[in-house]
Amino acid sequence: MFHSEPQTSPSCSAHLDEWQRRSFDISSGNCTPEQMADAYRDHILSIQYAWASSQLSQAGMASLLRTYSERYAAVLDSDDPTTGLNNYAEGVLHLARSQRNYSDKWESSLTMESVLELPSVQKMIQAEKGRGDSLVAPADGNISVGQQSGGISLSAPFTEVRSEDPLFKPIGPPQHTTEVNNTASNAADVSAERPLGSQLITNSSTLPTRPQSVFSHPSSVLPQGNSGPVGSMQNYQCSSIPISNPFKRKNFYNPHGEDSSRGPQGGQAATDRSGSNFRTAREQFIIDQQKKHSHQPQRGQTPGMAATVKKSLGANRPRGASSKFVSPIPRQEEEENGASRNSSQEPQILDERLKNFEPKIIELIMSEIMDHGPPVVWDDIAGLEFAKTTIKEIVVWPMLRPDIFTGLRGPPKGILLFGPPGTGKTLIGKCIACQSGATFFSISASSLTSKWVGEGEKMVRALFAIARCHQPAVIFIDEIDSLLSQRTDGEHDSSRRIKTEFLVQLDGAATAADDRILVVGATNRPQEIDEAARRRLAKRLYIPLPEAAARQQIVTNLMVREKNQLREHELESVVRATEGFSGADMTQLCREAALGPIRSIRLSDIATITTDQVRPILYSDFQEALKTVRPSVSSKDLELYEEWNKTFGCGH
Ligand SMILES: Nc1ncnc2c1ncn2[C@@H]1O[C@H](COP(=O)(O)OP(=O)(O)OP(=O)(O)O)[C@@H](O)[C@H]1O
Ligand SMILES: [Mg+2]
Repeated sequence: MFHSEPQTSPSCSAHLDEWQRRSFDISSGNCTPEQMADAYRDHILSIQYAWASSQLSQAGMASLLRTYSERYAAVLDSDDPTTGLNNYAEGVLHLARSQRNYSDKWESSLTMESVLELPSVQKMIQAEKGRGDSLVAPADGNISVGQQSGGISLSAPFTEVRSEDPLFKPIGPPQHTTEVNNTASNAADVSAERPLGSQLITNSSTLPTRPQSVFSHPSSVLPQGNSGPVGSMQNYQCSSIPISNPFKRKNFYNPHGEDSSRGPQGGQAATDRSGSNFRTAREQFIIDQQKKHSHQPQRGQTPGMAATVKKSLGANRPRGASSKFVSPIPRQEEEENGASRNSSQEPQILDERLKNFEPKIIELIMSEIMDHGPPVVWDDIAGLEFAKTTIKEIVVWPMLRPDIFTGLRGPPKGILLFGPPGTGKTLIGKCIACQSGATFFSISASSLTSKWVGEGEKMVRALFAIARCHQPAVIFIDEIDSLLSQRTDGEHDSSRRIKTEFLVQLDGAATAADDRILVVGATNRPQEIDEAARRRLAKRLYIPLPEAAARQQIVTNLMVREKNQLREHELESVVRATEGFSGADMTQLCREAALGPIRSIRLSDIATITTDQVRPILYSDFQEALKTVRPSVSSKDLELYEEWNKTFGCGH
């Protein structure tokens, strides 16, 4: 048989003998998994020993170790009981099964007959017969009597049955022993006042009665509101002694002689047990069923249970299907109370003036048109003093003092910002959005057009209707030329209708004189705008290329945020060199110059260099940048704008 002692022999031959013997034993197939594991472990030790004493080379040791470690692991990991050791669970289950068998045996030995045959029980029965009376166990006796089978089973350790006590008197006030002797009608009288859990006891009164034994359990002296584990009381309830009376049981718990029908809490109904951990068997049963079938809170709970649920985590408001659903989205009533006017679309949809519009269209306009961009202040816009002053006059002040700007002083219904590209028209629009305090609708022509016939006009109508509901309002239409270009014979019918609808809405029969809706259009192709639209956009402001001062301001504004060493005269020379540049071109020039210091960094340092080590922007960077950045507006184009401005513009 296999023998697996650790290798201790210093002799090489003895060591090899041992090794061979173990190998033979393992391969013989007679070993248990435990023996195999031991053998492999010894092998591994031996290999290490051989290597440590220079009997094995490093490579040989590594190869052998790998082989035997794998085999050892295989034995440990295998859950086959004949070849491996990874079957502890089996062993545990086996143990558990054995345990259950013992337990079954213990329970089955306690039958009704065996208990009745006990001398003490016999003595008590005789005594009862002699008195012609019967003693009744308190309902909480730790016994359940199997009525059907005629057997008694004890659900608590047998030692708790005080069989040696000849009287078997229940622990408690003496009056209880006389009161518990009730008739069936007495039991029925009080059943109406019983807690739910006593139903089992009531029902059991229909079962045949049998001689009663009086058993008491220490638990019966516990106050009802004891803080024991939930459901522990239930385990002690007698479920089938027919004449046990919970009403009397309450009395039994009430040493002060209070009216038991009012419950142990003194004056509370039996079902009102808030503040007590006690649950009737029925309540416990319902809870168990809930746990079994779902994790949802219980519907139709008894008040007592509701009190329990109320204490549970996160149950500050009623839950479950019977409770009112609380939507995470703010409710309509709350919004109508003025909770959130701007962010919600509910009030607008409810507005009488919007009732003819499809909610889908309203939703589209509300979600896509309202603009909340980054804040822009007037000082961010360099130059353009005349345009800024005029816009403040037309937009901001009338919004602030609508009472002064009435009649002839009333603001125009539309403004047109026109000029070369990149001069700040859109920037002005953003500034109006931030500074005017009006509801700002920023739309593109494409959002008002639709492939569906009639849909585009509806969109335009809905836009103005919503703006009317949100007065004062500014409707900013960038690249307005694409929406209001001159109507030609060859154009598509739908775009023509959209245009017409727009003109009607802007200044038509449907528009009230006191509507505070301002349309701000921006375009770099003013000459393409329809003449009817041009008239309605009464204030046409030329947004020219920035002058020298404005260009300097743009560079200064941008450079102030960067590390730079641009001197005053260098800045002036940059400004001189950028004649004809638009605001966008100036921005592009500064971006290009700002890349100069980065370009001077060696490629190998780019990954490790810190921001402090990057050199400041120099004039030379601007000079380099000026080689690549060119003005985007040609002088020919500029002439056209100035011509149009002279003809239709409202500037100087
Ligand atoms: N007057 C200005 N002051 C400061 N920055 C300006 C100015 N004009 C233009 N810019 C810069 O140029 C960028 C582009 O400007 P914007 O979009 O307003 O031009 P635009 O006039 O609307 O051009 P387009 O006609 O092509 O739409 C702005 O984001 C801003 O950085
Ligand atoms: Mg623009």
